Amino acid sequence: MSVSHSLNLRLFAPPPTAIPTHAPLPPTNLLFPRHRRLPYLRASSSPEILVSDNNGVPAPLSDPSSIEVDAVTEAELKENGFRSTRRTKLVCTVGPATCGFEQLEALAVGGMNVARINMCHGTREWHKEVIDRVRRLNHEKGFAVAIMMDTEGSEIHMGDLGGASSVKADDGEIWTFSVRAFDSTLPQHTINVNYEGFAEDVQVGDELLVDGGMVRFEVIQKIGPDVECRCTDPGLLLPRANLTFWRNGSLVRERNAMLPTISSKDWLDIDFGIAEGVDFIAISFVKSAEVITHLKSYIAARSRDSDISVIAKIESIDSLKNLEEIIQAADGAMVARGDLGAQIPLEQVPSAQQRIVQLCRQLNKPVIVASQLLESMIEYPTPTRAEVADVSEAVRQRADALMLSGESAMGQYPDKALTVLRSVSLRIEKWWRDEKRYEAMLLPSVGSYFSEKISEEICNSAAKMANNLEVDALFVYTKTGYMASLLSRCRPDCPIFAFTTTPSVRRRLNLQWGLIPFRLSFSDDMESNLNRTFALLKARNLIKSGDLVIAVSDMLQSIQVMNVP
Ligand SMILES: Nc1ncnc2c1ncn2[C@@H]1O[C@H](COP(=O)(O)OP(=O)(O)OP(=O)(O)O)[C@@H](O)[C@H]1O
Ligand SMILES: CC(=O)C(=O)O
Ligand SMILES: [K+]
Ligand SMILES: [Mg+2]
Repeated sequence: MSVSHSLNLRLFAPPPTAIPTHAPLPPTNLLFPRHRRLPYLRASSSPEILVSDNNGVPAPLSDPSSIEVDAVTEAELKENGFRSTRRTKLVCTVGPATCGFEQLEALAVGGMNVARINMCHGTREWHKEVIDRVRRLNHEKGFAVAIMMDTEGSEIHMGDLGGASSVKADDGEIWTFSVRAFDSTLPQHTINVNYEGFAEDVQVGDELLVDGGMVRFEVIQKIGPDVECRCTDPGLLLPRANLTFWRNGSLVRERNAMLPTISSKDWLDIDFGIAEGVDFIAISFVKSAEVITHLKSYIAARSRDSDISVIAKIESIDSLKNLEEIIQAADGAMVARGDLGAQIPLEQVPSAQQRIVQLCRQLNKPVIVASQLLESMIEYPTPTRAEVADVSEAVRQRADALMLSGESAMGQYPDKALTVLRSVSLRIEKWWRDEKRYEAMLLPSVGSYFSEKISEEICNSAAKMANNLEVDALFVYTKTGYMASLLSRCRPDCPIFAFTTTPSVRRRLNLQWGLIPFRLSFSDDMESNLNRTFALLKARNLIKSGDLVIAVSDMLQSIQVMNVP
């Protein structure tokens, strides 16, 4: 059976009473009367349009009178007008410094779009409490903070330091790395290692790097399950820090390279994440696309709505080798620079970051730039100039999101670090818009179905029109979020108001560049959707008469340009 599509380009004249306060609309002879449809592109000979993901049946209007928007976004929209809202999204890792309800609320107020929990640390009970608090925050205070669960992965790491938050290793000190399980307290200068084959795999003379070189040791002796090492680069050891070992200047990848990407503990964590209904699951040390595909079908079989997005963490040599297939298979990616920098020379990390960010945009997948963005703010209230430059570069690359790790998990200034990310993002985005500095990026077609290709063309055109006409906002009505992501991919100059019927879609859209997600029940009748949206937004002072808006929808594939009546 063939599906018929045709597109309508509708130009709405402002109603006679409305006085446009914005840039003038096109000359009147280009305007078409309300309700008149202009056949714009016809994909088949069938007469009518409507590509609906709901079989043409209007969505149920559960609460027709309401519109849900983030309390902070609402305040920002009112304060600065919508052209200046922040486009870059912010992810905060939640740890001991930020797990309380008030602390989480402070992060949400500070602009946290996604809360990340790292299953390397803490117990499932601890993480469940964090999830419950974020839920309560969303419910009680109107936020739409999404939850991302990050798996531990099966790379080699140290144990938890017997409860200490950090331990100093000094130059020349002898430390023992052991696979033995120590029941009570750890003997002095002893580190537990999680990988059974560790003592067999390392050799005397190997270099042992903690967290990619934050601290270094040299292997001097192997005694049964114990490996004695001398500290050659002093520094702070953090609980469960990652370990890599190097021989003759290159990374040793022997048995650990055979470990599965998703360990048995990870599968249990994933079950926990599914049961808790997290919004994103980030997979550590992804090596190939298969693991992502496998996990996605696992989730689909277990979660009724299967609406958990899978984020591939790019942090290993293998993930760089198979980058395109991995990103293609995943719902998004993370440039996990911490471990990546332990696997490739540090000077190659910036170009890898740029490549991953660009590829994600081309393939229409959200991308997060993570690790050490503001590392010094774990201890100090102001960032270094170099850190600000690094954050600026990620914003300039137009990554979807920036992530705080230790800065928010265990640092002394989580709120200040978030403020720095927020203000740097706003400043660079504005500078970039004012100077029109962005280079045009060729966006290849990503859709597999004809209707998806139509959506792409609509979004590309709508974004271009929005820039050329300098409209105030793009509106997108989307049930699955797909159309919103296509608009976000174009990185238009104006913000994108994304209306969706489902709370979980709204939360997930919170990771994507430039999207302001609203939950709203709507029907397949665009005219009535628009009128209702205008009324609801005007009642909350979020838009005003005369604002110029371009609206697209994934039900009626059309582009409409209009002034708010
Ligand atoms: N739930 C937690 N409980 C205790 N400490 C935590 C928790 N989450 C994070 N941390 C602390 O914050 C630091 C930075 O967090 P982050 O999530 O970046 O982890 P990581 O151990 O560096 O590993 P990964 O490569 O998985 O990101 C950790 O090293 C740890 O000390
Ligand atoms: C975030 C993470 O896993 C890393 O940077 O290694
Ligand atoms: K992790
Ligand atoms: Mg990592």
